[in-house]
Amino acid sequence: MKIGVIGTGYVGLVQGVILAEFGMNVTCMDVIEEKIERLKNGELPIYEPGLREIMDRNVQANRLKFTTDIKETTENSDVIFIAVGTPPKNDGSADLTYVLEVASNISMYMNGYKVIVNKSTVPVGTGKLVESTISKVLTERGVDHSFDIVSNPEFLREGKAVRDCLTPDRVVIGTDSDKAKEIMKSVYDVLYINQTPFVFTNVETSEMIKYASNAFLAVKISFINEMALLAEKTGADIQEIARAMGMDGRISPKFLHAGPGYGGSCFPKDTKAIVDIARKYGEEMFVIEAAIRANEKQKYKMVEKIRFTLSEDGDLTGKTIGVLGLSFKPETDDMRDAPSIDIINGLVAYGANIQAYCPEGIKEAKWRLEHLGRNIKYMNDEYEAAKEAEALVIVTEWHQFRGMDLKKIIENMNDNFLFDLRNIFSKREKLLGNFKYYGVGR
Ligand SMILES: NC(=O)C1=CN([C@@H]2O[C@H](COP(=O)(O)OP(=O)(O)OC[C@H]3O[C@@H](n4cnc5c(N)ncnc54)[C@H](O)[C@@H]3O)[C@@H](O)[C@H]2O)C=CC1
Ligand SMILES: O=C(O)[C@H]1O[C@H](OP(=O)(O)OP(=O)(O)OC[C@H]2O[C@@H](n3ccc(=O)[nH]c3=O)[C@H](O)[C@@H]2O)[C@H](O)[C@@H](O)[C@@H]1O
Repeated sequence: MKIGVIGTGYVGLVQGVILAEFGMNVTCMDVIEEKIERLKNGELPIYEPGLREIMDRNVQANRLKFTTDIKETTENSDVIFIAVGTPPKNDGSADLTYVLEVASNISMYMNGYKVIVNKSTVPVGTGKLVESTISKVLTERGVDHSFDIVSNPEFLREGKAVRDCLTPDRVVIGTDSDKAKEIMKSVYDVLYINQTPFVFTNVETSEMIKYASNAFLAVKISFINEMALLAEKTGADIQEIARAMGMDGRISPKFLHAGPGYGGSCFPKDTKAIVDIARKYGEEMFVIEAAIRANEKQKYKMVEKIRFTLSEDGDLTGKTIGVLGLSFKPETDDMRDAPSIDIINGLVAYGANIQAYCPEGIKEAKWRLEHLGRNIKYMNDEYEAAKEAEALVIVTEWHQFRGMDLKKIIENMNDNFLFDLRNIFSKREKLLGNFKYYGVGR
């Protein structure tokens, strides 16, 4: 089976690499020449543990190649995955420009039956829109190639993308065509015979499953974050609350970690998008809207806590704050909608100087936080970030922070405030007694 993957962002690249690993012949295409050049040279444009080895192996086996040529990719592929971005517009709705552009481009070069698979997260109805876009171009070309549309949303998590794609919890395939359904089974043959759960449904249901899943997880996080705010005021411990709640199989312990709010390229954008989709259909998503508001509040609350702990009037002028972890979660360099951005902006707005360190996020942080000028310095490790600082704030729970030498940290600091926004340290940790320690919700 010959596969084309259009778009080599997170999803496209991981999908292409994993399908090659499953034995497919895969061509990954992108419009960004520099990205494709880097991939051809064996360089990964993203940080994703374990991906590099699988990519190298499949390039060497001649099952995986990279190109900027949409004509060649279309003509040589039986199944074409669309995996381009669907960023939020100003009103929160999903921008379908790239998806529809790809649909047009593909139809310019279709030379026979193709299965067009949408991997991007798209509003309900996009499958139909892609179908009509392709049909229109084919009519203009005066050709009559048949094709089927499939919705196949992606559920991978950044930082764990390889594992998530090799052993997914489920594969969702939305299509009205039996022929396309059989072809999709053979694309995912390795998973299918391994008894991975498959959900076959129609395109609209599949499109909605993706938004419903992300929105539900976002609601779960906002829920526990609000409980954490209350726990903190009442003397309760959110970690014990979450643990006990999670013991109920109907609740599950996953996505019940209180923190500084969710971030990343998907939860913030997809929650806003489904609210917008619902509005267009005359429905209101009160629960999701509340989760979005609670998430904004959570980040604001973190800033307020730090401000008024460090200074009675909340003025941070002259204070140096070390910030550990910039990427929106560990094991990724992705800074899209990272809580660190709002928290750092908030602290600087009240006069603080920031010494930031992140194992992978610094490169992207430098341009996203460029407007802060000399109010932010980027350090080489956690100890430098703590140097002569009044406070240290852990925003993202990279493993290396869990193991850092707290004695060395405190020796470097000018004062001893430690804000652990991910609750990575147990309250029982002996050395924590030397800090003025603040977790979240305990
Ligand atoms: N990042 C993630 O962890 C996940 C993302 N998704 C969804 O998957 C989709 C893609 O997300 P990412 O991979 O993060 O996006 P991304 O923004 O990292 O990458 C998109 C890629 O598409 C390319 N592109 C744009 N227009 C193109 C065109 N006309 N022809 C060829 N290439 C084109 C861009 O150059 C870019 O390399 C989004 O809808 C997202 O919501 C779904 C699950 C996980
Ligand atoms: O559609 C997407 O793009 C993806 O979005 C999320 O994946 P991802 O954004 O990579 O990362 P998550 O691990 O879900 O974390 C998202 C945010 O929630 C936060 N989070 C997560 C879990 C938790 O208990 N508490 C919490 O604050 C994380 O710190 C992070 O900021 C989903 O988990 C994936 O299933 C989905 O495919």
